[in-house]
Amino acid sequence: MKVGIVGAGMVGSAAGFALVLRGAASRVVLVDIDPARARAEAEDIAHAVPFGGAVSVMAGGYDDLAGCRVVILSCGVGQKPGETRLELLGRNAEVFRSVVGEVMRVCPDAILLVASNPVDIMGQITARLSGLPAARVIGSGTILDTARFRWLLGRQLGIAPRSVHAYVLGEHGDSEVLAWSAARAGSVSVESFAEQMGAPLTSEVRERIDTGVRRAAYTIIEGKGATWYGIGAGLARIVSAIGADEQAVLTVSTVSDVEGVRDVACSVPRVVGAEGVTAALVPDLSSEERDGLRASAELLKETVESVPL
Ligand SMILES: NC(=O)C1=CN([C@@H]2O[C@H](COP(=O)(O)OP(=O)(O)OC[C@H]3O[C@@H](n4cnc5c(N)ncnc54)[C@H](O)[C@@H]3O)[C@@H](O)[C@H]2O)C=CC1
Ligand SMILES: CC(=O)C(=O)O
Repeated sequence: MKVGIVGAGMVGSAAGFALVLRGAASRVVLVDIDPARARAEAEDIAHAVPFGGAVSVMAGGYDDLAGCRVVILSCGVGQKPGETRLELLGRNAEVFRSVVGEVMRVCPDAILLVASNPVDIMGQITARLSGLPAARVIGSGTILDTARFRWLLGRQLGIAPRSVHAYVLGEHGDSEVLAWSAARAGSVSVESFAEQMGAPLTSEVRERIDTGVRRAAYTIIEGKGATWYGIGAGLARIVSAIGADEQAVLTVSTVSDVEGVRDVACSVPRVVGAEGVTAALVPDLSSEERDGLRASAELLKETVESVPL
């Protein structure tokens, strides 16, 4: 499967690297407004090929994206220390106004996988600019926040994060909702498992995990300027689900109705396969979590409506 990446910065190149290690693509093409950067990243990533899958990696222009099944959009700017994701909107919307048309010109049949922040709104803008059906414009949404939640829960409970089934819903951003009431360790609720292990999930523990998930980007950006490994792996996971037509359940963002809010892009667990996103599953939530999800969806809806095309 041929995969394009527009924006060969930290996130785009980490995604390319993860695609190579997973063997999730047969060809990867990196495009950037700075072609020297794209060439350098492509060459560096290509040097991992002997240790990964049989993937051809190259830099190119938009015309080289022809035939891509998936195009990752990771172009634009990232947060500076202390900046919120929503504050990037004006600058990244401007970038997408020029990029999406170029991508659609050469690969109108591709699935567009949006990573640039604020990712939910950028996804909805991409859907509008491309005219593609909602199923084929996927924002990485809370796939990263969900990974952070599973990792922190796994560490707290002493089990592998892969055996933790827990989701972060709503905005990939400050209003996101950790769905504690639906979180499972194997087949058992995390509360029950923690009690069985003699280390109950006290309000202090929950608070620490909530902060660890919600503030992760801020603390990492404070320390090293940006985040890229987690999202790179998450993007490659979504591409794998598309390439293998997995029907995998992943927290990604597409335009749909969520908690009574019409046509809003935000994350709930969704089914991802070769056709993109084909269904959504809203977990059983407490009334507080449900209210939080609705508030998050309303915030995104209000924000996206303020963006001129
Ligand atoms: N969805 C998620 O979970 C995450 C999203 N992000 C977001 O991903 C985006 C990229 O972050 P980084 O890679 O760290 O930034 P970066 O600055 O390292 O890379 C951005 C790249 O986009 C390129 N670019 C800018 N304008 C362009 C245009 N018009 N056409 C083509 N390329 C263009 C730049 O030359 C640069 O190479 C940011 O918006 C960031 O906030 C970052 C981490 C996680
Ligand atoms: C930067 C960002 O969105 C994250 O690491 O969550």
